[in-house]
Amino acid sequence: MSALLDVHRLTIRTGTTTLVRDLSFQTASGERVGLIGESGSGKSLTALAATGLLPAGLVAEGSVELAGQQVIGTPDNQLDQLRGTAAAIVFQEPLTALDPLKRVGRQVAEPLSRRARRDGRPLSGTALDGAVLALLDEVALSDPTRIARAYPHELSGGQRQRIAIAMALACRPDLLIADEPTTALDVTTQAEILNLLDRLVRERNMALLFISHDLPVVANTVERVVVLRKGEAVETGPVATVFGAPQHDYTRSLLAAARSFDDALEGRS
Ligand SMILES: Nc1ncnc2c1ncn2[C@@H]1O[C@H](COP(=O)(O)OP(=O)(O)OP(=O)(O)O)[C@@H](O)[C@H]1O
Repeated sequence: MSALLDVHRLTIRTGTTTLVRDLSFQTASGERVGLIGESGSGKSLTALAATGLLPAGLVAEGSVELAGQQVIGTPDNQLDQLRGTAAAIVFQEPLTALDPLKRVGRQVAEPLSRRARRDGRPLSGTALDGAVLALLDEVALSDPTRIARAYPHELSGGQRQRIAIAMALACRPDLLIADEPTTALDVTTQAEILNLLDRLVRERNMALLFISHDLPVVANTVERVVVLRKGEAVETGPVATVFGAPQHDYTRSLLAAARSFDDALEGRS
């Protein structure tokens, strides 16, 4: 079976600087893959390249196939359709995805109605309103009617991230890319959002590309992991193998740092 996301020898440059080098990995349908590595190792750029969203000034080479379609070099208007159906991204900061001037219900309605049109079953009026409320309920927002009428600034960070997740789900993507989706949230809300993502990915049998520097969370969330260092993959494999018997010094150092942080939290060091 062909991969849903097939990254082959991806290199990302700006001018003469190489930011990601010769990176290859695949995500099969329904598979959960983690991208880990220290800050600046190229995780976010890889996620953006996977959906053709690299900022101007950055150039991608190699191959990125999403649902069998080449992303690199494909014009934006052709990628729009693919982004709405094959893959959706949840970013670290939910405000990135939200328009401050629109009620959040309307913002969730847009991808819902786009996807419904594409599926040949257009949604409008009360049916669309009902679908918005059902989706807000699915991301465990209590009082969906009130939330739908709110503007982003009237919501908490956790509620905003739930809205961003609802907007991603509205596309009914085969692949959900979550780029450090909880970093901007407090610890309790982080755990709630992670549980929500985990539940939704499993219930909807979506593939997940999960970017995080929180190794215990990665271990609980994904099946396979790619370890990035300075834009290069140093190790990849099942999470139990990579975390249980790391082959590369860099992976060992990431795991040791995570362990000593845990020990410090538990007052054991
Ligand atoms: N638009 C850009 N122009 C030039 N360099 C960039 C640009 N965006 C990112 N970079 C550089 O590319 C490298 C990889 O960045 P990236 O955001 O992918 O790292 P990351 O692993 O996601 O880090 P973090 O965990 O801090 O989010 C960094 O050195 C960063 O400074």
